[in-house]
Amino acid sequence: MTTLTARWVVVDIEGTLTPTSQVHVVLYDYARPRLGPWITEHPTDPIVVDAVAQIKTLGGLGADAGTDEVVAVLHRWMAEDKKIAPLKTLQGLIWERGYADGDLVTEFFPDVVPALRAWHDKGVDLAVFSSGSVAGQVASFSRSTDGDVTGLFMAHFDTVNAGPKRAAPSYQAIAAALGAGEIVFFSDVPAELDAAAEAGWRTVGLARPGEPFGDADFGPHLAIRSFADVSVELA
Ligand SMILES: CSCCC(=O)C(=O)COP(=O)(O)O
Ligand SMILES: [Mg+2]
Repeated sequence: MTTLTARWVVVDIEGTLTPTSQVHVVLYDYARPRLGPWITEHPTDPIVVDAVAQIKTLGGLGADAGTDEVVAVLHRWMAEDKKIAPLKTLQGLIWERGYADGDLVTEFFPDVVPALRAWHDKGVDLAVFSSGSVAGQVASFSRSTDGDVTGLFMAHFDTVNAGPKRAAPSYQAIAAALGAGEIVFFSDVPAELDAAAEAGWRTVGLARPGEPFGDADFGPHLAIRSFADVSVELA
């Protein structure tokens, strides 16, 4: 067991807190058939209108493109697992409704919530940095196999309010928002850990067996197989 000291623990979601299949199968399958209807049913919602305009620009569509063409772009991005902000925004709105309606339940790895609770109880503050939108993050923590865990987290960051996950300035922006103190970042993606380390953060890689990055080379980053392999004490 490795012991770290920190003021903040910041966690990634997919592959770190939840199996990748929770996002790529459960959540993506839920969102896919609902994207078109959501756009059609929310023609005046400024968040949807803005997202659709961005999708048309980024997807190379004309301003007069129809919903079917927009949805085709979204399906292509999902097939390629592109973490593009307007796609994540629409997915987040659909998942928010899905959790509220009782259709969705988040399945965390079994080591996650006990470890986060233990660190939280020691006074370490917890935050999230995920490509999933803040709305989607909060909704997914509200209904899980471990109950409602939203109260564990003090702050949420995504690619809209922080920036891309593989770029050091995003981590500098989060550090500025969180204030002073040592930060440890947990992620399964080495390129994300590289960016966080460049911003001066301590980094921990999740090499979870059976996950896409289970056999990855984590280089200079501390690598663990489960949250049970590490303890975090308040700095
Ligand atoms: C309900 S949040 C879903 C997470 C998500 O959409 C996603 O793309 C996960 O990306 P991460 O940066 O957490 O690996
Ligand atoms: Mg991840």
